[in-house]
Amino acid sequence: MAPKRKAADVGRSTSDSKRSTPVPDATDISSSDEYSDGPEDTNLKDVVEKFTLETFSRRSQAQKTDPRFGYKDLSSLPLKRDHYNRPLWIEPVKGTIILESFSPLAPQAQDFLTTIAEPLSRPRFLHEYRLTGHSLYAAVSVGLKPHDIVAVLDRLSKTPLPESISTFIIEFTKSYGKIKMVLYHNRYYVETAEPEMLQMLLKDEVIGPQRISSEEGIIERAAPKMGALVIPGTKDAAGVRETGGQTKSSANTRNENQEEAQDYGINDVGEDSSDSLTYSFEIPPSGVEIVKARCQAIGCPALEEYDFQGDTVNPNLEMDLKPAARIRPYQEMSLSKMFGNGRAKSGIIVLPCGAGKTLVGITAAATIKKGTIVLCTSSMSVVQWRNEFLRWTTIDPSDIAMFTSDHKDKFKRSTGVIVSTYSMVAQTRARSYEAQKMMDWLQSREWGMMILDEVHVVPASMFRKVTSAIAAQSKLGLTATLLREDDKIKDLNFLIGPKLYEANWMELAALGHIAKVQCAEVWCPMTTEFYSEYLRESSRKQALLYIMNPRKFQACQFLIDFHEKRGDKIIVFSDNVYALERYALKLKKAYIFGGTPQNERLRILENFQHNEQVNTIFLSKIGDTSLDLPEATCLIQISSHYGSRRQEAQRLGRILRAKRRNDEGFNAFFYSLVSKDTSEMNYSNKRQAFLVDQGYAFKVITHLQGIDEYEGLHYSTPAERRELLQEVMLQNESKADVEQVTDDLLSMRTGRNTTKKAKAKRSAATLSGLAGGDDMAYIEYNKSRNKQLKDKAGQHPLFKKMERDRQRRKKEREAAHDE
Ligand SMILES: Nc1ncnc2c1ncn2[C@@H]1O[C@H](COP(=O)(O)OP(=O)(O)OP(=O)(O)O)[C@@H](O)[C@H]1O
Repeated sequence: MAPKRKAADVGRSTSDSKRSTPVPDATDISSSDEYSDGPEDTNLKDVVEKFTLETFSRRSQAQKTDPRFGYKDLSSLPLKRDHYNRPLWIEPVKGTIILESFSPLAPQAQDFLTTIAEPLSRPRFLHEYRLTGHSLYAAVSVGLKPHDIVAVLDRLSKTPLPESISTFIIEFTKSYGKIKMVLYHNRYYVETAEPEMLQMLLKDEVIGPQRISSEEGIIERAAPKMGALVIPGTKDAAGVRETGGQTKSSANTRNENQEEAQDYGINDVGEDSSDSLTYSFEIPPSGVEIVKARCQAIGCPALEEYDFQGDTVNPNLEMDLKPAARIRPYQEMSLSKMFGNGRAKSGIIVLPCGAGKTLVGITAAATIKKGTIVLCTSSMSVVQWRNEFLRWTTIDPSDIAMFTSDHKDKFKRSTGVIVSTYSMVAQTRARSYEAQKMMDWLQSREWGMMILDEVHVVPASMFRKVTSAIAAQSKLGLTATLLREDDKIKDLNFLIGPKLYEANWMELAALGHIAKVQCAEVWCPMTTEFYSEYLRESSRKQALLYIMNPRKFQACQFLIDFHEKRGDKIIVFSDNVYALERYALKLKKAYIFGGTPQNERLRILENFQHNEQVNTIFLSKIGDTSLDLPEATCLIQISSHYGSRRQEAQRLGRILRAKRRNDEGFNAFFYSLVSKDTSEMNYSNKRQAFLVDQGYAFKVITHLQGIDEYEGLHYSTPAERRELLQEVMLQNESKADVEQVTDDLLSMRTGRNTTKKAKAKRSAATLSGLAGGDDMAYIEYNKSRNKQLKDKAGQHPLFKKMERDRQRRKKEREAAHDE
């Protein structure tokens, strides 16, 4: 066994030996990253010159690449003698790292890689990561030192670490962490520990003028000391170590490989020590975004860190996790990234649907123990968040308040938790007197933390309003899919902070925290008559034809029957309301879409959960998010929002919570029905990309076993199919549009808004929208069809049963009254 050496030592000697070598340009690694945009003309030019695109191109040309295939000849990289023991391949040009996930060192290497690099794809045997400016920013902000990162990578790599990579890491991170944005007594300061950096900032043409000239001038403060930190809910309630961004977590009891990991120095990554003095100058709240944007553009992002343990100004909140609450290892891991050096860093935590993001947010609040504001996407989520706070923590109910159109409470004591929606806080239209009073109150206070739920759906402009309206010391974004088809995800990095942690879906499924899912794409051939029309029609009408393809309908009918007989509870998703209604009515199933009144929605969902006779429901895209139905074990998708990877992942998320997930041999099922040889197939590929990267394998089913013998299949005669075709051809093109809704499935906007007949409104889709990049601001349209369902499907067992129950209750009441 090799002698144990500290990685930190190795790192130091590596860097010393390289100090004399000229600094190569490192931007080839980060060319796709926003930090590499570089400055135009700035006093800080020298600091970042090496990150310009020009130098990147020069360097790229020097690499051996085959322009025809994008193939790179890396055969010149020599293998280390014991390469088979080392799990990493590191590609020198783009900074891509391939991890052999079957290596005994893989668990430790994986922890390390998630800290320093962005996971790109994690299927079963090989995981792919990439070093980017963001990822290194995140690594440095949890306290890792660049030389240690280089040393550990070198130890794990099968080939000597390419010089371009080590130089990139060291040079790129040099400027990181040097500038901090600090909120002190409700005033903003730009802070640094280096006088030279301070001079550069003051001389900068954008940052300099933002300084508020005051008597205070440049303020010198003693740098905050890092105190011992306890994350509640952990095994020993000790949380992360006192200081430092270690890659090991007490959560990961991977002792069997620990010794080997030690040999490779993975667990010895060094820690940051705090500087003794800091220098800062004040800027106005309006200058915060300008300064942050400038810092980012010049390659020195301003970190937001909150020294909550040293905050004596804001009152402490009496709140802890209940003694029985235990957070799971991956939840602890994600929080250790946030509190890595004893302070709270702003950033985003990415966990799959149903993996417990709410508890992560609550534990973060219970760690900081200061005033907390939680922002959610709907009023229903507001109520859920409040309930979860009460369920998991010891908070006094009077210390947690809600701010929605229905609730405008304040907490009674000096500090507390307030839960609201993005739209309540970001609203610019005239507010009611009460709402304005609440807003003034929210704005007059300094908050310890702002928790931003479902950050992927909220438009950047809304974040901007929210973050500028409320003064919060730290921000925590939560999401399952840090993914948008438009380019807006970059804004989140900038407005909230870097991605701090992203969980591995497959690992969580293997541990039983989320359900294992079998994914399949079912290819449904078009019938001859539908296909000949398809070839003749415009693209909108084509969409209607491939959704209403009778073979797809038959596949849906067959799968519903098959899974109902297996005892599954099935959700069928259709973005297209016309198809949703046609399928549901024909199959005599209940359905919910944007125009369904709230009481009907609840009744149908309740029946789905508790009524053995209601095993299938049809949902439009309003059910994509915020739907907690742990009974559901099978999903069938008949029409979807073009190429949206996010929607695919969100939908899959509906069955990840399956109650039965830990039953022996249990599997949930996710079917996507696509009409063969139509444009739907291209969209389908794009939609699956994110899930494939998470390790899900989509099986292609070209023929459903047993469907030919299935009795009672609809549209089995040419006459029936022709009739359906005629009906489809008579429809207006707009029937092919996807539904646009303003609320989610369990929106609290009952009665007034949802029961009144909303006017039909269909809007032309934008390109980014077609690709799934639309924001959460949907438009609800169409009159209530629930009533129609009730009329048309008078025979539906659900409604029959509901009617029977109603009659029975009425009789019971009358009988009681007579007595
Ligand atoms: N550490 C834990 N111990 C026990 N139960 C937990 C833990 N963490 C989460 N849960 C439970 O897991 C379920 C899912 O949690 P939660 O609703 O927070 O998921 P989510 O990640 O927000 O999902 P979605 O993205 O779908 O909203 C909840 O019932 C929650 O109580």
